[in-house]
Amino acid sequence: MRSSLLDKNAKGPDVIYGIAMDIGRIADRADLIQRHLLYGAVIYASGHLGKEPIRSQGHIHSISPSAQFSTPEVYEIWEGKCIVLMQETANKDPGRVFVIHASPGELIIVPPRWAHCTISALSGTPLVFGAWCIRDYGFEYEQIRSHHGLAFYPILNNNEITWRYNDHYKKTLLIEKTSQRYTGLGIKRDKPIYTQYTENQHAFDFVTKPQKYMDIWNNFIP
Ligand SMILES: O=P(O)(O)OC[C@H]1O[C@](O)(CO)[C@@H](O)[C@@H]1O
Repeated sequence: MRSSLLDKNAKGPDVIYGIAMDIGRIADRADLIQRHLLYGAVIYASGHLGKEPIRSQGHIHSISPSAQFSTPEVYEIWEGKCIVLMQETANKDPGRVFVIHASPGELIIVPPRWAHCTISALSGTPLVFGAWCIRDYGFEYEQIRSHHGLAFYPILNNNEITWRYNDHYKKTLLIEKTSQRYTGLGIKRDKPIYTQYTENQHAFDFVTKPQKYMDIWNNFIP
């Protein structure tokens, strides 16, 4: 964590986040395994990391052996306020950089190959979310750590987040927005993502077979 923080000596909670991986109905287990789909629940501590909010380190989803490609991830916010900072690459030129805000009931989709980190926007309230990802996931950290994090650092001030540019990257515009409804990926409105899977087991094929959706990933707007 420290190598991606603005202040490498920042103090914060001992446990920053916890993850219950591979949860779901027992009746769905065989299907989830055969389609390489994984559902997890994640909780982020309340508090802060020095001047920064509670957040993840930042990573890129590596090429999954089953998908033969980097894979996307679908978050559904349950409690707290979530911000995902995502950028097209972790190269010196990060490409487009977005900050996406979501509240309980809203979704955020991280497309394949993008570097991203998850931020809990409220210091007094834990962030809790569910997420679909591929079972044989893997994370790449090296490039992000070598740039001391992602292209911007979130700074917490009285529960307001401001953004500080990370000068290890080429200077880039930060695009800040609320999450979209992702109807282009067949996501239904106002229905929990696990229920969407139980009603249509193919609903998250775009997570496990991302190469079939390249027209969506190219020029994706989160
Ligand atoms: O390894 P990192 O970058 O700290 O990120 C871990 C986070 O990534 C996630 O998989 C979401 O991208 C969360 O489940 C977890 O909180």
